[in-house]
Amino acid sequence: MIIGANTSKNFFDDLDEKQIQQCGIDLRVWKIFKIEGEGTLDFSNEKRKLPNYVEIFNSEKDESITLDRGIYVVKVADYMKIPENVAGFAYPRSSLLRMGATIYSAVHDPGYEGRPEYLMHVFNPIKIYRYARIAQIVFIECRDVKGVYEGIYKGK
Ligand SMILES: O=c1ccn([C@H]2C[C@H](O)[C@@H](COP(=O)(O)OP(=O)(O)OP(=O)(O)O)O2)c(=O)[nH]1
Repeated sequence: MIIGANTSKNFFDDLDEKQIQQCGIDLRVWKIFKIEGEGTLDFSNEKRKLPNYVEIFNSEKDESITLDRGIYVVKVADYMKIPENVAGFAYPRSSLLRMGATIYSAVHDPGYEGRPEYLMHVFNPIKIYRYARIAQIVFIECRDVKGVYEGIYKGK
């Protein structure tokens, strides 16, 4: 069952009331990066190497940015702490989709804490203002969880 926003808002520190939706939490843009170079992915993660991220926008310093068609990595501004029996699933806001852009997200594991990064695909130029709400995350209770997330993205 989805954990309602009146509970999941407690997985974050200082949310703005506007971010608290009916059953999810809207997530804000913090930084936007262009991807430079290629990544490397294998089975064991031994050879895993992320490409370079070139920061092109920072909500702490910049007012807005117009993104041309292409792909970007977006770092979320909101720090979350996911309980050990909960997983998170993030989706683009429908307004973002209506503007011809989307985000792609993976699973947010039980026990994860940090500011997630999403792949943003812009099909139609879009102007993003500082701390724009681009995604909504919903949390689902998990049974029979096999441990908690302790990987390299924890706490970042
Ligand atoms: O789109 C997403 C989805 C999740 N996360 C965060 C929460 C999640 O718990 C953590 C790790 O995600 P995942 O398990 O998919 O990472 P991985 O590529 O499998 O690396 P690892 O080997 O560290 O698990 O990253 C993101 O930053 N972006």
